Amino acid sequence: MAVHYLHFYAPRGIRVARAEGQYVWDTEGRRYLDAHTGHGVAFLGHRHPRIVEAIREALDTVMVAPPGLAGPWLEEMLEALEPVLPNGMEYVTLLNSGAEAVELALKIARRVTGRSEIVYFTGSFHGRTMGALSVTSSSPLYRQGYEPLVPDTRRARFNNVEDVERVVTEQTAAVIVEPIQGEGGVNPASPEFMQALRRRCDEVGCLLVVDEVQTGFGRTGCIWAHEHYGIRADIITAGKAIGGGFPVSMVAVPGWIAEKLPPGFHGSTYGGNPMAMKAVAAASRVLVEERVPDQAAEKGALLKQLLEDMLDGVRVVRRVKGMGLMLGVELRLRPDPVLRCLQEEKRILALKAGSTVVRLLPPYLVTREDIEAMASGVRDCVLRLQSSQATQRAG
Ligand SMILES: Cc1ncc(COP(=O)(O)O)c(C=O)c1O
Repeated sequence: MAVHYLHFYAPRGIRVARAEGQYVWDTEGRRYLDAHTGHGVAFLGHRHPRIVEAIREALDTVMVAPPGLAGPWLEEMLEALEPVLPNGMEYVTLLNSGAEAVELALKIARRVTGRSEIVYFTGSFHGRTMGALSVTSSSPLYRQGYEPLVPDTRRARFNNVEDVERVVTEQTAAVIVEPIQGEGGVNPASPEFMQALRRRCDEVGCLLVVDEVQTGFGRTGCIWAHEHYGIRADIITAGKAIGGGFPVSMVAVPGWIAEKLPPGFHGSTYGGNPMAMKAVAAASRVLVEERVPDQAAEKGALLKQLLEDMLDGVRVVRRVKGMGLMLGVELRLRPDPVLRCLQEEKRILALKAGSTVVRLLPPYLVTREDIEAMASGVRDCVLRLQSSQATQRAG
């Protein structure tokens, strides 16, 4: 009997042999500049030596230990996280994926407020498990065939302050928001919107869950993207980059919430395993010591500027958007031919967001040369798409 892999993502047509820093090599020996980073996971670069060493230390000593039997790796991680977490976020717990972190955040909100309703936004993406999917709306395809989902969720329009006032009420347990919507199309929240959310949550006594799974850990130029808006979160969900490539996610809460969550309230077999804790500790130290957010801010600003300059006046381009090293080029067409051209002709891996955006999620260690290659690669591939459209029309 032949066994097949059940693919949920269309294969990209290359087979990866190895990866290091900002590069990936395929089995034919071709090198690619990686602006995909496994949906943003390898933000600290592939196989960062300090993270590899930390995971190796765990492998050499203990691979399996539940959090109830924690060892020194727990204190090591907590200490490394201290300069990384926003003031007041004194408690963290680890899970294994972004969606699991979102599930826990929603459970905490219901438990702590005694209310059940969760408000989410158009264009949102919070994961594929049933709870996370119930607050996800970036594509109707994600939900198709799975309804009924978790009840008592209400959708409001992203970046619409009036909706915040109308939809968030005394019935609301939590509002969940991405400071920059990733899968939905690299859509930054406006400052007025984020501030209105904070204000309204305080007025009605509900929790503001900020989903930083894609935006967090320095990618947008601040450690946490909501810091750009000068607001406080009640619950932060994080994932992707926080383990430097190791699969792990995190939920952070302040003390007043933590004290309402007794042992047994939640659990996860793999959550908080020694390898994950060692990886998060090492990644946190790299983040701080290598000034990763500052580097993301500087390099992201350069990449954005080059993209804007090179795409200025190009008819099929609507705009360049995003912050730091989370950027999107919004087209008037589907971006798939641009992604194919980038991969096959320019040897650059990028990904799609929404239905019209070419998304670039490069690691913080890209060089000026890499940045120029990304900008000119996108320009060439977009121009190629534009001229093929013109030819088709003429034909
Ligand atoms: C903002 C956000 N939340 C949650 C998730 C889900 O994370 P995971 O795929 O690790 O479950 C993602 C994944 O892209 C995300 O971008």
